Amino acid sequence: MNDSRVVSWLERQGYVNVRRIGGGGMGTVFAATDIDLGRNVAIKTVLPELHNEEGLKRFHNEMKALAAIHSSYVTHINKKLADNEGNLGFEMELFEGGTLEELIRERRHNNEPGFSISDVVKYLRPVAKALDQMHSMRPDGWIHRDVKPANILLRRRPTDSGYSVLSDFGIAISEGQSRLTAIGNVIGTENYSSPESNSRDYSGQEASFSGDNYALALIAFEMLTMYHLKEMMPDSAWRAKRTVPGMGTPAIMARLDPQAAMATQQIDAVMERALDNTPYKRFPEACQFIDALEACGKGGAELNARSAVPESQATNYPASGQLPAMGFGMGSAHNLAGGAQNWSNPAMGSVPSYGGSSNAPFRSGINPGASMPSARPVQSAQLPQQVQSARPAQPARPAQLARPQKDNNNALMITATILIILAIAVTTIALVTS
Ligand SMILES: Nc1ncnc2c1ncn2[C@@H]1O[C@H](COP(=O)(O)OP(=O)(O)OP(=O)(O)O)[C@@H](O)[C@H]1O
Repeated sequence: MNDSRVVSWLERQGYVNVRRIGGGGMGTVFAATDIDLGRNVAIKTVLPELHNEEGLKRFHNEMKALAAIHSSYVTHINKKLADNEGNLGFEMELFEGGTLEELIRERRHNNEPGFSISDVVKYLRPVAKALDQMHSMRPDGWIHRDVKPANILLRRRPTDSGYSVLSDFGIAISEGQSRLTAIGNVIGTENYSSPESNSRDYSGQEASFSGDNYALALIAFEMLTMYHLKEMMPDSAWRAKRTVPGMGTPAIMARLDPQAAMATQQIDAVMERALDNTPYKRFPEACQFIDALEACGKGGAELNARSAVPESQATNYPASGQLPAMGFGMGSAHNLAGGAQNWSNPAMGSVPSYGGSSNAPFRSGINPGASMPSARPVQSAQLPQQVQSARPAQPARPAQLARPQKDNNNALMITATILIILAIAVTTIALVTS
């Protein structure tokens, strides 16, 4: 089915003004006008070379996911198109604002600073709502597995549901399904993959709600800083021990919007938690992350400090000398990782330049590694299996949480008992000697 064949097929279905607007690995997307209803729509058609079992599986999977999720924060299917010659497609609302990827690319191209916190929240909150809704569906939540800027579509004007929607559910999977089978060999996009997906134990069969939320946080980081986190570390670190450079790092600071530049420490605390290498330490819900980020923009330093890293987690660090990052601006001069990262690694040479004087991010003096915070490395291969697919609403609670209080009570009891015994002994001795 080449483009002109698809166009004439769509015209026979009653569409006019049919034009190609996008295409990915699986489908070609056309904009058209439905003359019966007098509205502009988008139509996704399956590519001819994907008219094989796998391609059709993805296409049907997307339709099934969209029908099941049915949220105002995701694209939805107006109708399915099919004929007995094997032509396939489905009609959706047309989003005329392009994709978030295009918006980010344009900003980089124009050498503009990063997005303000308010704009990040504006574009990402609807996506966060979509994720929370689909993750919490019962009996089985859906996992998107390919959250990235190219899959966030934008409206020209906001509706009640905001500016953006989450799209492209070709490899989405329901929790029940994930126990049975995986769809497609490549899961997601590497630039937006979670650390646990690099684990040796990760077969691609498992998928995690937390992985979707992690990808959302990566997008927020990219929007604020105009850097992709993957660009900021050698490949080996990306695959094993990811660290999040602080907003106060000079190279990043140079690109921050003024609103974000006023709240670097608060953003650091939020990002540290959202991008933690350990899934259960992240925000359990995507909207909680967006709320915490929004509070940074409103000067909610105290709120962020409290909500970003619970006290229990701030003290729950391995005895290897690593210190909790809370309380340190990530751009501070401390390298608490217990082993400096080699940030002059040749891999850093591949960091793309987006033009302008602030675009030489990793030369001496503005090397983020010089001010790397606690890396809190976690070998993803060591992550507990259940954590990888844990439901967001039920984050594992560190066992240490209740212990300090109990220990304090015990200590008080023992001290009181000793004092009473001492008092009795002194009284007895006094009585005997008198
Ligand atoms: N409803 C829509 N309105 C406007 N543009 C759309 C719409 N749906 C898709 N597009 C455009 O078409 C492109 C490809 O769509 P989509 O990502 O769904 O296809 P895909 O083949 O599954 O892609 P990929 O291989 O990247 O996963 C999008 O990036 C976007 O530019």
